[in-house]
Amino acid sequence: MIGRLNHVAIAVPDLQAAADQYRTALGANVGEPQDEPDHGVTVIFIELPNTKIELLYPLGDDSPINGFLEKNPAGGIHHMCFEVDDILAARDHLIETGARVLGSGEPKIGAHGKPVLFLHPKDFQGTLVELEQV
Ligand SMILES: C[C@@H](C(=O)O)C(=O)SCCNC(=O)CCNC(=O)[C@H](O)C(C)(C)COP(=O)(O)OP(=O)(O)OC[C@H]1O[C@@H](n2cnc3c(N)ncnc32)[C@H](O)[C@@H]1OP(=O)(O)O
Ligand SMILES: [Co+2]
Repeated sequence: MIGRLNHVAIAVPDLQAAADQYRTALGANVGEPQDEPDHGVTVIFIELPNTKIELLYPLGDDSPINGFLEKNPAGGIHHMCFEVDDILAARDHLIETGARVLGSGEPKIGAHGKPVLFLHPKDFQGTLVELEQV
């Protein structure tokens, strides 16, 4: 069911410092900051030949990444995003397997303008999983 790895997201305490390090130390193709108010984050995408890195920084007081950054003040890998062809079919299948879909259960529009959903990290070996319909 899952296809390509769309992105690996890293929550960071200093967005500009992280972007600068990927640009200068790693020589990566780093995008511009993008506010995502519906998701409570500001993101910067880094384009790699085979996937993307999504740098995440909290936006607003009730950002879903606040707790993660409190526990991991230096930052850390926050989620992986897998592509799916049909997000509603994927969601319904996952619910049947016992996985918990986060939030309302209805897809939101993600940073690429496509529907996304998140699955509880405790149901996936301690890893928060995002699904994006492509
Ligand atoms: C823009 C968009 C896009 O790409 O298009 C995005 O990515 S938006 C990216 C930001 N949006 C999201 O993450 C939306 C989905 N996320 C959420 O709903 C939340 O962040 C939760 C995953 C439910 C966690 O919320 P919160 O930290 O408040 O809950 P909590 O402290 O009760 O955490 C419950 C347990 O899960 C663990 N936990 C929390 N976040 C985790 C993570 N990212 N990876 C692995 N484990 C994690 C905690 O340590 C805790 O474990 P212990 O109990 O063992 O201590
Ligand atoms: Co993401």
